[in-house]
Amino acid sequence: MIIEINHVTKTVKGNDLLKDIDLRITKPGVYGVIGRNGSGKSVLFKTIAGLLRPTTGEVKVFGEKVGNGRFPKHFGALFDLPGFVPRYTAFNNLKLLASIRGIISTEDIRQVISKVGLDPDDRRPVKKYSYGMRQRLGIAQAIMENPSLLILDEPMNGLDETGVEEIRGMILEFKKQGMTVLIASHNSEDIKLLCDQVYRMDQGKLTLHQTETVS
Ligand SMILES: Nc1ncnc2c1ncn2[C@@H]1O[C@H](COP(=O)(O)OP(=O)(O)OP(=O)(O)O)[C@@H](O)[C@H]1O
Repeated sequence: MIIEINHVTKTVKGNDLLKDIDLRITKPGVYGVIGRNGSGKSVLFKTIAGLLRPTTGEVKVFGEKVGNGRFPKHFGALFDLPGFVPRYTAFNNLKLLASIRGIISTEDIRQVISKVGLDPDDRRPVKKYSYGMRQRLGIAQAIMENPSLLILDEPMNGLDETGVEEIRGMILEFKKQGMTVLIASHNSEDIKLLCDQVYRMDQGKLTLHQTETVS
């Protein structure tokens, strides 16, 4: 079992952000979540990532309960615009983050920076980067440890056409490698092209949107 969500609710100050969510993802593939602004997609993703604790219910990733300070294993994520140390280079930012787990080499970091179309030898601090460049670096951060589960919350935000094409290509590549990708997107083209299965979030309720066979 990759993701198991049992009766999860999240209530903050009387607002029901997640309403009795049940979800089982058993096969690798790309899973999309669509829904209007404020419908709860990010809250759901952050709950799966162990960043928000459910009010009731439980979330398991790869069979282990997350939340309460426990984060999923073999996992990478991109949320909003990631916070980097503004005065550090892209390389030094990733090196700092990679030092937490200590499982990848400096060469791996260089490679992942190139993979997202940035230059590992760029001496400029990240504060000089454009929005799209930071988004690319955010994707590099999410994938650098070769996770089995990748959560991408609006990964195409701020990217130019080439960037969107490149990231789409990468997601399809991850899928081929057997990775599971959860993606929230307002772009119906991304959803159509990338996803094996699509869910809809509507005012905190999650339903299956359309079913296709996971290839
Ligand atoms: N940490 C939090 N504490 C309290 N309320 C929150 C928190 N995070 C989000 N919310 C609220 O939860 C609701 C759902 O927000 P969420 O960010 O999950 O929407 P979304 O579906 O991701 O929207 P968008 O498409 O705009 O990204 C919103 O009303 C938001 O204000």
